[in-house]
Amino acid sequence: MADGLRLDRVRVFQGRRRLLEVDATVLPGTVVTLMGPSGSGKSTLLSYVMGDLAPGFHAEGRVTLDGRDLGGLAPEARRVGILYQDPLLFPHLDVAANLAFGLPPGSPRAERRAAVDRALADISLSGFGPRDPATLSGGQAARVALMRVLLSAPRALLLDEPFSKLDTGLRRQIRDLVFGRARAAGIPVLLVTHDEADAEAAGGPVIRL
Ligand SMILES: Nc1ncnc2c1ncn2[C@@H]1O[C@H](COP(=O)(O)OP(=O)(O)OP(=O)(O)O)[C@@H](O)[C@H]1O
Repeated sequence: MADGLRLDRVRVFQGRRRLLEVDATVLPGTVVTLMGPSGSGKSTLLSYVMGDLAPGFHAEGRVTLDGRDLGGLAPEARRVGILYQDPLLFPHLDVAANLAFGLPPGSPRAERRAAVDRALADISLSGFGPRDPATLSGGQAARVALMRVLLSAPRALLLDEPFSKLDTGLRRQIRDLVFGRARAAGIPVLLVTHDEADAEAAGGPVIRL
């Protein structure tokens, strides 16, 4: 049942202090944007959806993905992908291996290679496979990080201000790429941003905290 990502009265706490409460339905292939003041708990909410809350925080409320309660699932079983402001590529792996890391385990070698080559071509980085991630520009690294998460075939995607360090042209390009892919694949996307242009480009409902 593909009914998307649903946050049902989710409340996030730091110690005893409640940071936020959110109700949201993110339909497959659409983007819901979450905006709010700095420190209001948006990133912490995304950690809760990932199943990865830091010590000192807790949350209440139900999160379901395609009708399935994520509460009892380990983070890696949730099939939720996340992109952060910083691309966080593995420094000890080359670009191709970073991309291949996202692929489902056990797929044949030739298939993995082809998927990586296709992904590099899609982000105009053909030939960059053997490169050390440290030699990439910020925008190139952002594109690799985005493709890595898409190759992992997530059932939902969380975006934590992933465009905010990019210049305007690249920002638009990467934004269009991620929203376009999510729409085509029917992936629900929850976007955290401070940028009104991001919210507008997302084209979906905006929740203001
Ligand atoms: N590692 C941490 N240790 C202690 N407190 C933290 C930590 N990370 C965040 N906080 C606190 O938790 C609260 C929520 O932070 P969070 O990052 O979720 O907010 P946010 O809405 O995403 O903010 P921003 O828009 O600035 O990214 C804030 O009060 C913040 O100071």
